[in-house]
Amino acid sequence: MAISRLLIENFRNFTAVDLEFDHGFNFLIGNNGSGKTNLLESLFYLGHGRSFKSNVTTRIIRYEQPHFTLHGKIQEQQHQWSVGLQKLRKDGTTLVKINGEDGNKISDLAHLLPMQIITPEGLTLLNGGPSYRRAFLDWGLFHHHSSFHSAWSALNRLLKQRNSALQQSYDYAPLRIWDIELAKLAHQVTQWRAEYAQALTPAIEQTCRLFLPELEIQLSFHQGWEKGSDYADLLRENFQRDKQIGYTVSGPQKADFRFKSNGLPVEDVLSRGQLKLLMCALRLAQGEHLMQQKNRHCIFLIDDFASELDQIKRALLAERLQQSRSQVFITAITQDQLAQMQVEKHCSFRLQEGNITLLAE
Ligand SMILES: Nc1ncnc2c1ncn2[C@@H]1O[C@H](COP(=O)(O)OP(=O)(O)OP(=O)(O)O)[C@@H](O)[C@H]1O
Repeated sequence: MAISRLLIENFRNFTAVDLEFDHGFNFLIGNNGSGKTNLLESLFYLGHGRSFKSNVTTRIIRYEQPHFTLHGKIQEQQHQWSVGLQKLRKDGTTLVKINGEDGNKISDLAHLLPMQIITPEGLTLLNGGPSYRRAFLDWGLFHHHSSFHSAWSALNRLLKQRNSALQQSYDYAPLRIWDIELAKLAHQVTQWRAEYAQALTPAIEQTCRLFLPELEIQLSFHQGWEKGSDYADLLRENFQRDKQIGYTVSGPQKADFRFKSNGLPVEDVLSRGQLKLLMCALRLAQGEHLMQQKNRHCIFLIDDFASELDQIKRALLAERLQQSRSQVFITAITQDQLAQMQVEKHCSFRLQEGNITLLAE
């Protein structure tokens, strides 16, 4: 899976850009504020229908323009797709086109473009709340189980409905009907998450041994309610408590995938560089697992590659990225920061105030 060409119109500080990318490494080099992160953001947007930086679309559309448009050519083995996404300022509508056809969903784009992003803010995967780690597991399940997305959406919808029903019900009877369906979905999603966390663990441990040989990392999946108990029973038993608090306290919406070192939470004991390496190990392991299980390469977007990492660790990460045989986009302020990236084939781009030029080697 690789994006071979990207056309950008009125996205952040880009007016009109047309780029051809290498299927291996792409280096995006430029000073502060030149648009490196914006370029990663546009690629991410094409694969997710949302930004990793802002939820406010009007801030992403180039100032004073009515919409932005992204258009990509995607290649996977012998197959090619043409994908397009347009976001309108006036009503926030998103239009998605795949191979010239309208009416596609963002999830169709996301299926086509498995992506992993590594940014300095991405450390929330380790030091943020459980929702970041649930999103990490759910990313994998989205790509591994075709029915995960609909089950997950239905589960969230039912939870919302239950939470508003809690406010209006004085006894449990009216909720029973929601809870039977909710419990079924909760058990299914939880089983998938637990299996996925287990299947992913060897790949994570192996990458951790390479990146962080000085540490022993322990992983554990927590399903969000007492293991072994029936979720439907729990919902019934906890009705009064949930009603008092105003929402459903336990369940898959509280699941977590925790990481410890020497029995202590990694966010409390690891250095920032070590946390960054652990985050990279998790994302790389997930990409590798997808490759092994589904024969699909994901695309890696890496912002500010050099920050927090010493030269040895930069070289290790570069080597591991090369082994993944994935398409990689890496930003850096200077070419020197990429000195450890000894890759044979790559493209380098220079960014300057929203202009992008291909650098000759
Ligand atoms: N909606 C927008 N329209 C036009 N320009 C924008 C918009 N949003 C942000 N910008 C501009 O984009 C630039 C920031 O780009 P970006 O975050 O990609 O920089 P960068 O190259 O990653 O910098 P750094 O190295 O500091 O991280 C700023 O100059 C900002 O003014």
